[in-house]
Amino acid sequence: MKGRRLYLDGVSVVFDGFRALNNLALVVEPGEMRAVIGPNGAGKTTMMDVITGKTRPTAGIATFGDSDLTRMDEAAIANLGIGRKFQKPTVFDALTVFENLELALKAPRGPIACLRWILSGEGRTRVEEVMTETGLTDRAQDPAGILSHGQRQWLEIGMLMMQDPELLLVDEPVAGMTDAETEHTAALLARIAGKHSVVVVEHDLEFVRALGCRVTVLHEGSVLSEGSIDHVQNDPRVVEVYLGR
Ligand SMILES: Nc1ncnc2c1ncn2[C@@H]1O[C@H](COP(=O)(O)OP(=O)(O)OP(=O)(O)O)[C@@H](O)[C@H]1O
Repeated sequence: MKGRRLYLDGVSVVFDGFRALNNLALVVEPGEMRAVIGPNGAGKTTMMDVITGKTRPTAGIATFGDSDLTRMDEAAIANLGIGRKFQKPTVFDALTVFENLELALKAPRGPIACLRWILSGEGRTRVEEVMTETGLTDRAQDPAGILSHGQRQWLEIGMLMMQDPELLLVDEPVAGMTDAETEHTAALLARIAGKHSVVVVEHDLEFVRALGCRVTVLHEGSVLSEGSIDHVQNDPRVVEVYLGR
């Protein structure tokens, strides 16, 4: 697939002498899904913060295609096509599912193009597509405030998809979900990958297994192990610092 590669190399972030990231390397190919796991404090959030421009690395390279992420602010990186979903949903409770998605829509620039686009119904079509992809079609006219925890998370993923980012960063999407919701989320993210690159930070290893993707294990700000879920789960270093505890 055509598209841009996310490339981090030698990335370090030092806070008051503490190394939150230490010579971190990560490459995510266009359309790839990658799970990132690791114990608390391993640097997962800091890594996402570097990719989205929230935190500047102290050293190292972070690029998306030809763009140098270390020289761009958060808004410029979002415009580049990198979207992030935080753990806590930020949907509007009083608005319906449809309206929330409509609000998140990335309309074409310029008043004429925008008007033509609204009149052509392209926006509505896109909202309907995303509702189908996230499994929220039946809830279209319900206020977001009455959705289940899982449905709210899918709505938020849907709102991110309305922006059509090339790379989606998803932080602990299944925390607090039921088993059925967790399965639905794995299937949803697997559908999104391919068309988009996806980086998922998650603690739930059964969920990571269901994603069926390459896994990166972080520890003390560096990559401890990388490969299939079976590979990392059987890596003695991973067992020692993470799984064995
Ligand atoms: N702004 C900051 N100032 C100082 N230290 C920080 C800052 N942000 C993070 N840290 C420290 O850096 C380390 C890495 O934190 P980070 O949040 O990236 O880990 P994590 O892998 O996301 O952990 P968790 O699974 O608990 O979310 C932690 O020890 C944290 O206390």
